[in-house]
Amino acid sequence: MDYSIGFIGGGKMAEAIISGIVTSNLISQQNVFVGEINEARQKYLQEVYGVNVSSDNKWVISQADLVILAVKPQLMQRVVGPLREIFSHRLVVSIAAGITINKLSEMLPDKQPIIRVMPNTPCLIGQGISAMAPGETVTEEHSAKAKTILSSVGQVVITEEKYLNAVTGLSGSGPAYVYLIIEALADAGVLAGLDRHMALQLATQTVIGSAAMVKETGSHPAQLKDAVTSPGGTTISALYSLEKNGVRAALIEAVITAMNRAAELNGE
Ligand SMILES: NC(=O)C1=CN([C@@H]2O[C@H](COP(=O)(O)OP(=O)(O)OC[C@H]3O[C@@H](n4cnc5c(N)ncnc54)[C@H](OP(=O)(O)O)[C@@H]3O)[C@@H](O)[C@H]2O)C=CC1
Ligand SMILES: O=C(O)[C@@H]1CCC=N1
Repeated sequence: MDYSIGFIGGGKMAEAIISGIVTSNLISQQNVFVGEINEARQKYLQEVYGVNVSSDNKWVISQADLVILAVKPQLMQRVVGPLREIFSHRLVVSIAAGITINKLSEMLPDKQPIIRVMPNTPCLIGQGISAMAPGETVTEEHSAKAKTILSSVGQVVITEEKYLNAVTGLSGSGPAYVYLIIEALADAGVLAGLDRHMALQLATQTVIGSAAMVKETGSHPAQLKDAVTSPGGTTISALYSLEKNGVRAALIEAVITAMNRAAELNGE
């Protein structure tokens, strides 16, 4: 692509996107500009990805056609406020949890085109999923540009902004829930006497294989679950235990809690 991209904040989520776009050759390294205050982080991003890194956010914005805001939600006002005049006509993409387009509009010049996005860390290996919600002044061309970038690091869904906190609770934070489940399954294997390395391999591939079955067969998860579950067998004993321990409700509550927390972040 013949345009440049700037990141304000070069942390974990920015890195996941940078890695994806650089690996997929969508945008060349010399056209990627990262504003980052942490020196160790600056050095790391320069060395690993060969991108331009600076502590001068104004310079980063001036070099970019499109700017991704990737600092913590709680810092957004403090970081973006002083940069207000530099954004000019540029498309601004915010990946911050909870911060609404309305709130961002107050920090930015009038009619600034803003797209709010919720990605997730598997973007690092091109396996992410992002939901994007374009603001009122965003053109088709802007949306297409953002979609192309996000598509280079995973799947993209377009939705209304009112759903983005729900997306945050599900797929934004979701990788952490899955890692916790993988870790717990591996721990169970170790408790049952399996070697740690093998237990982790078994747990990881079970999650990958099961997710791929849902995706590739198009079958309902309940149908696939039933196919594993022999009458009077092992699986139904385990499922009874999971239900008794409220795993289903625990996961639902986790997503809703994260969604509510995202809404709170907009006011902090
Ligand atoms: N991590 C995730 O899975 C996801 C995160 N997000 C969103 O992405 C955003 C970033 O999250 P994440 O990457 O996890 O957070 P990080 O803390 O890893 O990244 C933020 C980076 O910005 C740096 N920073 C702080 N102040 C400035 C500044 N004034 N100028 C430039 N850089 C600055 C921080 O440095 P220092 O550490 O020294 O403060 C840090 O390196 C958040 O808004 C989050 O809601 C969205 C989806 C998923
Ligand atoms: O924990 C957080 O707030 C961020 C947003 C989604 C994933 N990580």
